[in-house]
Amino acid sequence: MNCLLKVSNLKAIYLVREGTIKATDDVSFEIFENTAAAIVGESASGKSTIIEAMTRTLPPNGRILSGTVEYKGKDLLKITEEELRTIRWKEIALVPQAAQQSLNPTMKIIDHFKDTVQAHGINWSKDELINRASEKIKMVRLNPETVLNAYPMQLSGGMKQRVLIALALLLEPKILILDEPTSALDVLTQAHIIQLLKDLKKKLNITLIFVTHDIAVAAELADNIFVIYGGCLVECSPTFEIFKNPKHPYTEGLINSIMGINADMSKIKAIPGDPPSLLNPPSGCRFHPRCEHVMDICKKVRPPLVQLSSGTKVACHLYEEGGYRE
Ligand SMILES: Nc1ncnc2c1ncn2[C@@H]1O[C@H](COP(=O)(O)OP(=O)(O)OP(=O)(O)O)[C@@H](O)[C@H]1O
Repeated sequence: MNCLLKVSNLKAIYLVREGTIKATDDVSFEIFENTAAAIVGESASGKSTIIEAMTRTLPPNGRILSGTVEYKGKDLLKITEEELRTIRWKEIALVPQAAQQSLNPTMKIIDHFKDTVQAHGINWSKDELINRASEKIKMVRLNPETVLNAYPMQLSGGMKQRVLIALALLLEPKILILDEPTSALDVLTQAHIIQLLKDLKKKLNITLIFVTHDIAVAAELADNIFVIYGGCLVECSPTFEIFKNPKHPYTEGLINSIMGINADMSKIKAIPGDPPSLLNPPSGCRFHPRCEHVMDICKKVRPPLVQLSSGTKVACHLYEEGGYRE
């Protein structure tokens, strides 16, 4: 499989009055062509920060301290703003979290397409713009005749999410990044969006990276799952492997806390304790205060990400050489 995007040792913080929020700490992973990768973790674990750092869209108080994001032989963190502008949308498109609210209520949907094209200095005639926008709107299974002339308030949440996906596809990117594409939608609409993304990936040979707090959504759509805890990558594995044989105690906890419709309630187990403060994160392994397998070393030394024979990568002292689980 071809590695399309390689993130290495990414570290990002937010500057706040009280100090620094260590939101992404030394995160490394690879994204393979034509696959879907899910970045999964609890709320405030640093998932959005990873994709905002990767795409250089952090808010003004965000800072990238170190790391590289390699794409086609270039480090996206080092190229000029000008170079980055040519890659954004045309090669890598991002649908941010809660982007539905970013649709301008006073502009028709077609004008959002027009703005996107103008922002990238592309000179399409009016007819060409309408044709291309219609094609993308059809791809997300909406009717261009009604949707392109509608204002955002005339569309449901699920329709707006489809419009945003259509907009992101307008310049035919190779990588589509989506932050929580299904949150704030009812379960049926969620299922439709997941199916739509699966179909688009197949039809367009596009690579998907998406953020979700819901490991069940990741199970539906992702080929590979990256589990984030307290700003750190704790496990990365093919989806089937992670569900068959989760390695990190936090991943086990996430999977055990899924509530299926036919779930045996006695088997559902919440992870004890609260997510860590990223202002003053715990020493050593950030999960140690909540871990039922905690050892002395976990409190002092941060576990490195190691590759196991199954192909899974895990950052946990239980799996280091001589560790009893491996
Ligand atoms: N602009 C900001 N200024 C200060 N702190 C921030 C800022 N944005 C995010 N944070 C903090 O950084 C940490 C990681 O936030 P992030 O949004 O990346 O997490 P997340 O896993 O995507 O959460 P969610 O699923 O709730 O969106 C959190 O502690 C959050 O409060």
